[in-house]
Amino acid sequence: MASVANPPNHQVVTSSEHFQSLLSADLQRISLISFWAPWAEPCKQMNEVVLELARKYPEVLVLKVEAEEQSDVAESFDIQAVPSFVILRGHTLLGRISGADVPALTDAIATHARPLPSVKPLSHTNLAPAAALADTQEDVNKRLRALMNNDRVVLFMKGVPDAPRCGFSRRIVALLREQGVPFSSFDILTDESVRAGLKVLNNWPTFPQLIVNGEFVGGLDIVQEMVENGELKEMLTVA
Ligand SMILES: N[C@@H](CCC(=O)N[C@@H](CS)C(=O)NCC(=O)O)C(=O)O
Ligand code: FES
Repeated sequence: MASVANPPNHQVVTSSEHFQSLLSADLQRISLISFWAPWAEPCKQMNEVVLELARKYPEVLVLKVEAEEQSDVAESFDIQAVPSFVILRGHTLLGRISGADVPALTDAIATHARPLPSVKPLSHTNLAPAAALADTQEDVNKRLRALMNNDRVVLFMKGVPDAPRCGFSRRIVALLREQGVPFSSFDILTDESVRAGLKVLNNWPTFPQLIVNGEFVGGLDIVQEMVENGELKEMLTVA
């Protein structure tokens, strides 16, 4: 049978070090990680689809991970079943697709592989866009403040409490639950303007972000410390 060579952006991961070095080579690059197993029938079809996507989007790094052989990599993404797909920009999770869902996978790749819009030079005669932009920022901040005041304790995290999409978010959820703190949450991976806006508004570059009574409290390390020295309990009983 004639075989067509795999495109260079389509690679098989051989160890977790290999995986990390491929991802770290370009932190702006979009990658599609395909978790599969040789015994799973649906993976055969999806392997073909993945190969097609690699050909169609040469700028996307397509990494095939045999889930049981590379269990460290699979576990770090909490892969429970094959086929499963993860889309990243650098190390940042953009999306997950479980199962042999061809439309969901092709749509997700089409969305994320879209080239970033080029920045248009501002014409000096045209002041309207700048004003419109300022308005938008104001609107975003209004919306962010509303979200932060949605409940007494609000956690901005990656994923949802029952399915966190990052270890830091997973740990803060566990802490709050251990402490018996009721909270609402917002998945920042679903809304890029919230993700970017909160970093600016709260002057804090990462997630999770914990908000109490509308005020930014801290990320995981700070909250962990406040649990240990009793400040979190105090804050929640006083307020
Ligand atoms: N030491 C931090 C850990 C959190 C962290 O490093 N988060 C990173 C990786 S999940 C982050 O949110 N990066 C920015 C982003 O993904 O937008 C804390 O105490 O919360
Ligand atoms: S998503 Fe990579 S460390 Fe959180």
